[in-house]
Amino acid sequence: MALDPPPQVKVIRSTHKRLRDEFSECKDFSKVWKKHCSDNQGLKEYSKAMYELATDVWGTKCDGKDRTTWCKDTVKEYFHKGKLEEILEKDKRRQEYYEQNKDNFFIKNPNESTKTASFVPKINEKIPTQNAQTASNLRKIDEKVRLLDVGSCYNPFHEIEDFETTAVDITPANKQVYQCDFLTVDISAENQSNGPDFDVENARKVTALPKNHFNVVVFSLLLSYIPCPHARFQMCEKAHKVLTTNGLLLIITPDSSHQNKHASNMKKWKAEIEDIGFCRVKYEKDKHLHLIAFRKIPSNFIIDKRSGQNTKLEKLLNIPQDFNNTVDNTCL
Ligand SMILES: C[S@@+](CC[C@H](N)C(=O)[O-])C[C@H]1O[C@@H](n2cnc3c(N)ncnc32)[C@H](O)[C@@H]1O
Repeated sequence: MALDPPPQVKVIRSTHKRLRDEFSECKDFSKVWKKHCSDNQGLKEYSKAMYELATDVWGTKCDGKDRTTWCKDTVKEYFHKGKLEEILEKDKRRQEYYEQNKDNFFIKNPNESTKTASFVPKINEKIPTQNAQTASNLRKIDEKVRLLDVGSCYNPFHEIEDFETTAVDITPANKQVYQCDFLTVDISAENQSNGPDFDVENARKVTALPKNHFNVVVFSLLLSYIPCPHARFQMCEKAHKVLTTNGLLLIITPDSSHQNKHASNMKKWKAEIEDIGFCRVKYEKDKHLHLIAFRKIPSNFIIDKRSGQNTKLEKLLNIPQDFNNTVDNTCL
């Protein structure tokens, strides 16, 4: 017999469902979101429930993979254990292959069909030296990784010393998290080291995040909170802006179904997110979660389009609940 979920899960699920119902009825996401963000009582209840669930009731394992550990291991493997160097070596080989086989390539042209393309140089023919990303552009082993945790709730990364974490949430559950709506926050010009801008009257409120600044952006159980598929996509576009080249976007999204059930939807996510200027470098399906890592690629990266991918991307990231609001086959 299935056990009743803890009361915290009910608070979380009912908030997500209410948001989806309101959006499906009104269709005007900004209106729904504005109303949601002004419901201080509801936001506080959610924040308390999520905090209790993640720290006392389930932990970040949620009966499966520990999502904080997965992020930590993925970041270390990528920046400190050679994964990025390996990827950059591959890029170099690809560049050399391209140089030797130019006749088989063409420059991407929006009016041309890409069905015969093998590798398509996105903007320029060459990867300039600055983007070749030799060792000088890699993180040094003792350098802290600048990580932005969006929808952090309580900052699960605060104890990880290798990270310089900026944790933001619309409703912070504690003082380690800054107040910030990632959907509406400004992106400021690149600043070398300072990090976010804060409200003059409220030092806990972020008013702008710097462009090309963070090495990692984490969306852990964030996108499924947002009821509008296009707004989810816009969040990924914004993550792209604040990330440095070769930085990582880590997306963890709930789905308690068997891996194959929503495989085609995950394929669409990959295509949509890669079209922003990312390349997927890691994917895992856990009992309750999809765990995905995307690398922000150099702007003139050579893209392999051999598989005849969909060129008419819709700029939507759907979740199963967008289509069936009664069956909530997720841990949250
Ligand atoms: C399901 S909780 C996940 C909390 C935490 N990341 C984790 O994995 O345990 C989703 C969090 O995202 C926050 N959130 C939703 N929309 C947001 C936005 N636009 N900007 C910042 N935080 C947001 C919510 O307040 C909530 O704390």
